[in-house]
Amino acid sequence: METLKIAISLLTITIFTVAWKILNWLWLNPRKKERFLRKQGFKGNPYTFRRLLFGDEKEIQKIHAEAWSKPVNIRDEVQTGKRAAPFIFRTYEKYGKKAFVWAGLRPKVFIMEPDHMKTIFFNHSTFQKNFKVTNSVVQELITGIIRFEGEEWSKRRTIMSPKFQLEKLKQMIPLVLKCSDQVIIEWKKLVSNSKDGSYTLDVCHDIEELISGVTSQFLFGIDYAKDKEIFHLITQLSELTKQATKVSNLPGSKFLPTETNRKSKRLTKELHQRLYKLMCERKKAIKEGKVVEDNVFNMLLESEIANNQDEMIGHMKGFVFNSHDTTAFVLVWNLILLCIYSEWQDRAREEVFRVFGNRRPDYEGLSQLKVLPMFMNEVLRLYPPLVELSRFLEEEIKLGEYTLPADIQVIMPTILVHRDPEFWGEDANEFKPERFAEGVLKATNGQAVFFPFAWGPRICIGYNMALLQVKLVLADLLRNFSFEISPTYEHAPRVVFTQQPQYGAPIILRNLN
Ligand code: HEM
Repeated sequence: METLKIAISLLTITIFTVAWKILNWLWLNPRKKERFLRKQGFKGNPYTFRRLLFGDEKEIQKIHAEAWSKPVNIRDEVQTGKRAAPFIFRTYEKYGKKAFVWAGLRPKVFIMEPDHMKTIFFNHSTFQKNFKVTNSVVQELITGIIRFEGEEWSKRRTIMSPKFQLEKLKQMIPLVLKCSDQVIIEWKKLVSNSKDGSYTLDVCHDIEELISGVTSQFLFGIDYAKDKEIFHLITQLSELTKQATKVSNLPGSKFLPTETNRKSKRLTKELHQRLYKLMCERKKAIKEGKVVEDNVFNMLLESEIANNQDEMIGHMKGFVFNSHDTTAFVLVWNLILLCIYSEWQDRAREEVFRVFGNRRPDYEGLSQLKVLPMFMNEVLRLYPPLVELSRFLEEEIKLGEYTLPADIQVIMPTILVHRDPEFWGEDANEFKPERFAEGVLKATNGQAVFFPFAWGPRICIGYNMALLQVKLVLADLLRNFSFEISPTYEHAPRVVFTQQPQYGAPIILRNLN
């Protein structure tokens, strides 16, 4: 009898403890953080029963569906931003700069003061990337160095950085030109075979293939024309992220037997097998002194990272995921905007011919171009591929006048900061590349208000590589074609991880003689 009483008491205590923990996790903790933030003047949606577990997700999906159901006017740069990232803009319009949103159980606090953003970018041990990604598909793709923090990160970044320095990247130029050549030949053929000397093409696919060609060779030493499999597997995985539902954001959701999870597992398994096979072949070749190629994969294989196969695979997956869509769509946006702002197309082409004459673009010539870099910066300002950057706080910390509670996220909403009249002037929402005429430092007054590649020590490792590719390909294309936007084009930027034109980029191509 006595034993039974003890057992019942223990069971009751256990049930109460578990219930208390769940109540804390689901309700009391989020509410406590909310009170803490509101006391300091931050505003956002209340954490109510409706937001339990999923936070603002339901509202986000509704607002996105609404905004993404119709295109906006070409040249209406106010609406383009709002369409691309409607929830961020809606929150800002409703609550101002001191706002927060709910990412599940955690508040995400907007930080938009330049000095605070600088502090966040530089103090990366306190403001960690530490992606608390619960989305099961996304977890498979956000891998590699982006997942490391502190010393562990620094060790890896030191190993990788030399490969991405400009001096090394110069060697990439013939490769980029070779891939660009394939596109140019193909496009010339299409135009020549047309009746009226023009051809309308959605350029997205060819641009993506071009970037895949460069990336595959540069990262893996694989000729993309001969072996597309690794790339296709990663592309299919990132396509899956578009099908992610709010259930995919639940902790532990990866164990649910959903169609998306099953497909993601299958693709991941196949991808790992291929990368593993490649790793074994290369290791063997290196041992036998047969490998001389200089690519990122081989460089990692010769470092201590190679001792950990899973980590190696994670880095390579991460590199492709981080580099491919970002670079390809920046190139696509540049082409679209060269059509829309055709006066800039004329100026950029005139300069390309003045600098290169009849020769193909080269490194020395690229550094003399002034118009294209201005134009590219303006595209990155208004159409940044990543519209927000987030950091995670493990402990309560002070940030200027704020005290931020532990276990929250801060976000720096790139797309809002890049369009803020306080930093860019009254014409912040106009497409004006001339604001970058004297470089980024002058345009921003040295403030951390332009960060398409982030800032500080954890700035994108591949930003020189991306800019070089985009500049080189644009210069090469401008020498060969004129571009006009097709009447079928609908201006519809939206964010699916990166900012993309929802209905593609149909452009009328004409050969230049
Ligand atoms: C236009 C093209 C690109 C854009 C706009 C871009 C943007 C970014 C941004 C904003 C971050 C920081 C994310 C954060 O702080 O949360 C980042 C990180 C990173 N990017 Fe890029 N990226 C581009 C191209 C590339 C390329 C070409 C590569 C490599 C081949 C690359 C590899 C990486 C890696 C590995 C990181 C993580 C760095 C670290 O954590 O130390 N990216 N990128």
